[in-house]
Amino acid sequence: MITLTHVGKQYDRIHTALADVSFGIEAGEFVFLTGPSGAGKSTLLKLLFREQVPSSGEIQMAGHRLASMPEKEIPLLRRKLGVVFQDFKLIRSRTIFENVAFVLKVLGVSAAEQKQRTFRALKMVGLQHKLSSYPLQLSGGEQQRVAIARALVNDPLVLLADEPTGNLDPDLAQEIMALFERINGQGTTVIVATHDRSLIQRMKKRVIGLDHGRIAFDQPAPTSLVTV
Ligand SMILES: Nc1ncnc2c1ncn2[C@@H]1O[C@H](COP(=O)(O)OP(=O)(O)OP(=O)(O)O)[C@@H](O)[C@H]1O
Repeated sequence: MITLTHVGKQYDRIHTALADVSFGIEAGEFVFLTGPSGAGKSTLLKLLFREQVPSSGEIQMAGHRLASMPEKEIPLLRRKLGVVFQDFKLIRSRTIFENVAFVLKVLGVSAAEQKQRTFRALKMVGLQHKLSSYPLQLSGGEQQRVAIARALVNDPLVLLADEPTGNLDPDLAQEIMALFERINGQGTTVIVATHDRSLIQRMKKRVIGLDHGRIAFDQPAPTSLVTV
């Protein structure tokens, strides 16, 4: 589903964000990206949804070659992805319903289907009763859940999330992770960037560690021991 081959990202002459990063992610995997602040986690996610272009190497994502992909192909790529940003990126002047439905509107989905799918996505994150509220009337945790609903409304092949639990209390963080596991169980590939070691330990998934823009480790999901 996703292959990175000797990927490097240099923002300018001084800042090397990623260097010689190679790994693959199979369809249906659940992977954590971790590492200290500045390790390159956000940059890696930005490369995966083509907000940034690698300075070297190649990335294959859901049938697209991202390094050499023409700009006009970006919408086709993004249709297959759901992205949860660190800072939510909700539109303040639009209701929660409009924020989530917007993705479908852009894709030309009928009004009736927009309504049905938006309601379903908001129900998944427990916010169906906030349809008519505006983002600033919601708590940080609730805004985060709206951002997740927006990422899921299009049934993406791949869900990319940058610190999706950063603003949430531990119980809510656990709930969001349970939600991601459910989505993953339905076949969506999930990639989550996080600092949160205790969350990673609890989840028992594959973990890719970055340090100074390089892969420090790639630890497979622990397999459960079967005793006979
Ligand atoms: N737009 C940019 N221009 C120049 N340098 C940048 C830019 N974005 C990131 N960097 C640099 O690239 C490196 C990696 O940053 P990145 O945001 O990917 O790290 P991160 O692991 O996500 O950090 P954090 O956990 O703090 O969000 C850092 O040294 C950062 O200063």
